[in-house]
Amino acid sequence: MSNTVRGPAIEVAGLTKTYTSGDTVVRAVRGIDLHVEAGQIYGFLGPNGAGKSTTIEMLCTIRNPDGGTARVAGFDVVRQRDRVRRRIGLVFQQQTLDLQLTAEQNLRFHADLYGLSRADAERRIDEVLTMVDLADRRSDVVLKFSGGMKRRLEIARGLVHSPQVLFLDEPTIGLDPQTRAAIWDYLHDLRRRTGITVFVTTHYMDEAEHCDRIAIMDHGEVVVEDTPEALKSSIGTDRIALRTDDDELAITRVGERLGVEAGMHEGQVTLAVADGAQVVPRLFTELGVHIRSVTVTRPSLDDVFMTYTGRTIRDSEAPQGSGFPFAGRR
Ligand SMILES: Nc1ncnc2c1ncn2[C@@H]1O[C@H](COP(=O)(O)OP(=O)(O)OP(=O)(O)O)[C@@H](O)[C@H]1O
Repeated sequence: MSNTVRGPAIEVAGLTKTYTSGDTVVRAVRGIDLHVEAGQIYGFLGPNGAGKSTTIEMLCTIRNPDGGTARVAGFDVVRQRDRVRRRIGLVFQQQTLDLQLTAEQNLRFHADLYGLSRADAERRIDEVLTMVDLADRRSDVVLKFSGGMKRRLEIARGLVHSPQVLFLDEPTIGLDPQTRAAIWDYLHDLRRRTGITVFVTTHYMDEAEHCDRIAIMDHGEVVVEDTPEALKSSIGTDRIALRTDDDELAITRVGERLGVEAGMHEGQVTLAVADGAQVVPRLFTELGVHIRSVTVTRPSLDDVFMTYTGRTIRDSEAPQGSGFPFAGRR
C-alpha cells in the first residue's frame, strides 16, 4: 500500500463532541475545522483538557463525534471506519508492547492483526526494525529494552501495516533529549522516504518546531493554525537588550535616532523592534555610546502558546493519557 493519500490526509469540518454525565455537560470539542495535507508533519497542541485527545480519538475512529464530519486518508471516520483503520497507524502514550515477547514477535502479532501475508509481514518487519535501528535486537525480549528502545519499537509497530497517516500522541514523553532527537530524525526520514502524513501531539515546544504546521487548541476550539514561523511572527517583535557605558544617553539616542522607545529592564536597555538583525548594526553606528553587549531574542513557540492560551506549555502538565487504541470506547 502506498503511503501517499490523494487530496488532504485529514479533513475536518464542524466536528463536535459533548460529554454528559448527570448534570455535568462538557463541550470537549466545539465545532473545529482542520485541513492536513498529505505528507505534512502536523502538530496538535493545547493545554490539558483542551480537547486534543477527544479529537484524535474521533479521527482514529475510537470515539464517535456528535456532529460535523471528519475524513482521514479520504474516508469518513464514522461511515467508513474499517477503511480508515486500515490506513492509519497509532502510537499512543500507553505502552502496548508485550514485554515477554521479542521485538520481532511483537511486530508479527501486529502484522497478523492487520492480515498481512507472511511474506509481506517478514519484509515489513525487516524494514521497520531497520528504520528504528533495532534490527540487531529483533530477537531480544522487550523486557530488556530501555525506555527509548521501547518507544522506537512502538513506532515501528505503528508502521508495520504501511499506514498513510500516523497518529502520535506524545511520542517522546519522558525520554531523554538525545532519544527524543533520534525519534524526530526517524520521523523526518520516514516522511521523506514514504510521504506519510504525521499528526502529532507534544508538550515539548522544541519538538513543535519540527512540524510543517501547528494547530493550537483551547477550550474545545482551534484558536490558531499556521506554520511555526508565521505563528511566531504573528505575535510580534524581536526584543533587543543592551549593556552600555551610559544607559540614560543610550535610551535618549534610541528614541531620537531610531524613533523607538527604549526602557530599562533587569539592568539592561531594552527595546522591541520588528527585525532585530536590521537594527543591531545601526545601534553601533548611530548611538555614539559604547555598547558592551547586545542580545536579540526572537519570539518562541512558548510565547505563541502563552499568547493564545494564557498558559505556558510547561504549566499544562503532562497529559493523563488516552485510551488503548480501538478498545471500543464511545
Ligand atoms: N470520557 C469522558 N467523560 C467526560 N468528560 C470527558 C471524558 N473525556 C474527556 N472529558 C473532558 O473533556 C475535556 C477535553 O478532554 P481531552 O482529554 O480531550 O483534552 P486533552 O486536550 O486531550 O487533554 P490532555 O492534554 O490532558 O490529554 C476535558 O474537560 C475532559 O475533562
